[in-house]
Amino acid sequence: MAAVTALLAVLAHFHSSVGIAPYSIVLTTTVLFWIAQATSWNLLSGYAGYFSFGQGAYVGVGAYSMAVLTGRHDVGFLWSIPIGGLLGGVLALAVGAVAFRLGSLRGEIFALLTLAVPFLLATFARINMDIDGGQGTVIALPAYPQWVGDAQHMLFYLSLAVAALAVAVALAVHGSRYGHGLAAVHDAEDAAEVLGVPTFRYKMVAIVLGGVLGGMGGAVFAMQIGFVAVESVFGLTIPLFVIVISVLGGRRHWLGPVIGAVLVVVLQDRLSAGGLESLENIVMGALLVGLVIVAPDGLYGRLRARPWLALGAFAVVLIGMSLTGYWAELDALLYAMFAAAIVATLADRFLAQPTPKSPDATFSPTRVAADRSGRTPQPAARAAGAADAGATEVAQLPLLHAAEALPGLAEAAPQAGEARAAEAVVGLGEAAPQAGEARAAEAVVGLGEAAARGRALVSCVGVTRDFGGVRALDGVSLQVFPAEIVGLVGPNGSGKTTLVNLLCGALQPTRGTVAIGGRPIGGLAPHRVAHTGVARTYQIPRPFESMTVRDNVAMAVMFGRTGASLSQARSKAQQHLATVHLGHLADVRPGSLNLHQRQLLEMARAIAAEPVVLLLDEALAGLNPAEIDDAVAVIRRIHATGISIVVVEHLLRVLNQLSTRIVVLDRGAVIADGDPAQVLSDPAVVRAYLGRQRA
Ligand SMILES: Nc1ncnc2c1ncn2[C@@H]1O[C@H](COP(=O)(O)OP(=O)(O)OP(=O)(O)O)[C@@H](O)[C@H]1O
Repeated sequence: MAAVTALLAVLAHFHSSVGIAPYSIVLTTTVLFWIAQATSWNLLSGYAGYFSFGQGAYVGVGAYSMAVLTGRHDVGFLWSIPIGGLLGGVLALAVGAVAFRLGSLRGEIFALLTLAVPFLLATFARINMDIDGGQGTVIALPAYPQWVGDAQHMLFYLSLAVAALAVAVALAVHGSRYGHGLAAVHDAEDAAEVLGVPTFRYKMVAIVLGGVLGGMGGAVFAMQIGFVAVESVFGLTIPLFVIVISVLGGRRHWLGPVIGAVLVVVLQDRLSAGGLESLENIVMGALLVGLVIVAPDGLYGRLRARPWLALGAFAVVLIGMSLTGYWAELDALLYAMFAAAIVATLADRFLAQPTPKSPDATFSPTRVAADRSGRTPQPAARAAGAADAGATEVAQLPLLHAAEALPGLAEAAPQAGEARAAEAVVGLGEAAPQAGEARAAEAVVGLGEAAARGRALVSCVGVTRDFGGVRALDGVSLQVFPAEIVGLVGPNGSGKTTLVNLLCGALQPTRGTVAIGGRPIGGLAPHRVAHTGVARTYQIPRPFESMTVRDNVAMAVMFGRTGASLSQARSKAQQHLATVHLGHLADVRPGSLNLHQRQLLEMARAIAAEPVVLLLDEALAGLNPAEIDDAVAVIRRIHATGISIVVVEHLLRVLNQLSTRIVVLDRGAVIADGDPAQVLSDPAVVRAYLGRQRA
């Protein structure tokens, strides 16, 4: 990048000697302005996925800083550029504080907030006579050293410096630990936070960097346009162009906005040259629509996948058109770039793709549909699924499961719609009496025994959590001791997930205290709670979809309790993947995993954070019996490494075998806590699950 920057500077300086037209300097200056703006926008909106319509605000603040400071206060232009950047950064800090701290705004609400900011600033500039009162400000050309060349050269060098700075920042962020953190925020922010990524700080740094670079670029832009008016900086043109450029080039890579800026500025220039200036916004809008449909990830990825094909198309069109002598150089350049972009984009559709190897030969199409939609079968669907599975899957079960499942299914059928009855009946009616010996051999640790082992790893005392008028948890007290596997059960809506959210710091209790390792976690951000030794999985897996399976796990190592560099984290990640039997899928993206594999990935990611307590929230939901067997074996293996586990689960027969203790929640309160066999035959528990009549 330094070489390209130096080359551009040298070419500009000696442009007449090497036959470069002065107009090319003007055009490149414009390209550089948009590179700086799109790149700075991309830090938050591309890398972290917080789509902003407010880039004009930072450009405007920078431009007005230049106009007011040089025009009214005799401040030198070289000082006005960093001051513009500083003020852009302060504005970004304020926007970030409101959006991320006060409101935790995301998605369209964040976009709306950022859209409002330039409008507010425009009004402020119009009514404030110390700015320009809406009249606009002419910026006189400042004095500059003679060796620089003419004024256009000076603007070129300043724009080059700001663009180079912006791209250098984006490049540094891209491959860094910080960049991975932003990508995790983009893909699954909640999951990133509970893995240890300080998401608030990361977003604030990204928005402030964007504001500083945007403001600096705006200050130079003011000199370039020579007349700053509210409409030219605070209007919708700047955000529209920045978005088109970044989406066109690609938002997940530092090179994307650079590619997009070159293409869009040359297109814009050719439209103007052809007298079609008035159509500019229509063309940009149409381009955006086309892109969203054809190549939503942008050109960078497509060009990277087919570099020689794209280069070939570019060269053929450029040379062919130049040889005809009919076309201007810039026309030929534009058409050559379009040819490369079109060929690279359409190549995937028309050229043969390597057939992706199915990661799982037993992958069911219905499960694929469920997985891809990102949804987990709901309880009612689970009932239907259980009934359907009765016919087809029972025949394939290992004997032990068939013996357990058949009575469950038989009894579940009359319980119309009660999916969990299938498992519950087995758990309560059949499994409990069978459990004794086998489980005893697996080190049953009751509450008393566990207590004897030492201090509680997790301790909740009198925890209540209200959501408006709904009391999800009501005075829950619970402890988890070393070496335990605590099964947390209860009917739907009894508060299990809420409790998990409180234990990992994602929610704060309305009353009561939660302590991890004796340390109260009240008020701690989830990423800090993660560093106290708590990790969790989600009922609906939340992998980082843009990363490979290996990098998903490496993220947890990098941001976990011990921390590590990316390369160290990747090799450790491989070990954790082996623990959950996913080592062979390390290089694929989570999108090609089935539900079971996604749950295993959740587990690998959680243990990679090296927790002392692992919270598994319905990790078996939606799995078939063979997958449940496999998941249970993995859970046992994790437990054998010394991690205490809390398993939230509806499958009582599984919990009966797996848990060393079972805690039952009903309507937000603990109604039983103790040895699995005793708890599962407790009339109060049976009543909570199956209703008063059956009990
Ligand atoms: N963010 C929220 N806002 C409002 N109410 C909530 C929220 N989260 C949970 N609740 C309510 O709190 C109660 C407990 O919900 P929770 O999800 O913890 O139960 P659960 O036992 O995990 O249920 P399930 O087994 O269906 O997952 C329910 O009444 C639920 O509607």
